[in-house]
Amino acid sequence: MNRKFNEIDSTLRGLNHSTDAHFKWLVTILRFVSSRDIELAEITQEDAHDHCEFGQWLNVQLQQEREDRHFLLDINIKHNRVHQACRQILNTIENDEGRSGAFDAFEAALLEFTESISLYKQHLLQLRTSYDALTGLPLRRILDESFDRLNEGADGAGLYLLLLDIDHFKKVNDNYGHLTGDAVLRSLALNLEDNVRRSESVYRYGGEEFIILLRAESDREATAAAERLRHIIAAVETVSGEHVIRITFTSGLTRVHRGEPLREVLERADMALYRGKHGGRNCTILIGKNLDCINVSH
Ligand SMILES: Nc1nc2c(ncn2[C@@H]2O[C@H](COP(=O)(O)OP(=O)(O)OP(=O)(O)O)[C@@H](O)[C@H]2O)c(=O)[nH]1
Repeated sequence: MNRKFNEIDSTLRGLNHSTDAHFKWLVTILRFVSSRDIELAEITQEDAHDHCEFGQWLNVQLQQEREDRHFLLDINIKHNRVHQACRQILNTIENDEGRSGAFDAFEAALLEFTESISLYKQHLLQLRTSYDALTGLPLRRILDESFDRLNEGADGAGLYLLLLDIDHFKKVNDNYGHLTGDAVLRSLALNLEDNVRRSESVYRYGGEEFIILLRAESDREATAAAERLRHIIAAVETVSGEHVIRITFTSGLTRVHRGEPLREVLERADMALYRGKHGGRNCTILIGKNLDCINVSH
């Protein structure tokens, strides 16, 4: 499965688990209040927020370099406040002072804390919808959003777009069933991701259409990469019951020119793909900016 997709799922699981742990922490406070003889770091210490299970999970997340760090930093502040407000209540109990202000502050801190968690969850769930549930690959929306950034500055040098479409995929569904078709799509996605560089990305563009943004210095290098992928996929066997299924794909490959809109690049790649399908399939067609097509398969 795609690394980013797995990361979103694992963060959501971790967030749910640690939020549950924070509800248990509230019960621990009551236990602590009813028998003060126990010493609990997650309640009494200055840095109590680092000792509770939620805080430990949060600290691990904050050590990673991640795009959603601002959500985590906000949660961290709110989480810290909950622990401070809790200590404040305990102090007022200990010193037998008026408590209503401390309880109000605790309630407000808890509400702000849960609000910050909800905002982060909302963000993660929204992000998750930009990934394909079947293959885990980023969907078209992510390509739309990231393409301009990828195609500018030093990063924009040597970018190629490969649009590939499985050959006669309808027959796979018709002959072996939709579930087997799904397994073939999953296996294709996995093999494509396993065989591109870390700086390259695979997207599920539509039903049986995928896009890869390749890094290459020349047409020659890009076609070699595209051909390598075509041969790797043609050799993959997906087993379904007593059947062994192999697929091929046809692809349109084109250089992305600096500052060029995605729509234009896609139109060109689609034109090349169309040529490949009509020329017999299982091939790679390279198309230039002047729309000249060359079949580069070997
Ligand atoms: N199992 C499965 N099938 C899908 C999915 N998305 C699209 N398809 C199928 O992909 C097939 C695409 O068929 P066509 O557009 O006729 O293309 P093709 O059979 O691959 O033929 P060519 O592209 O011309 O080589 C259809 O049968 C769709 O139902 C999916 O998520 N799962």
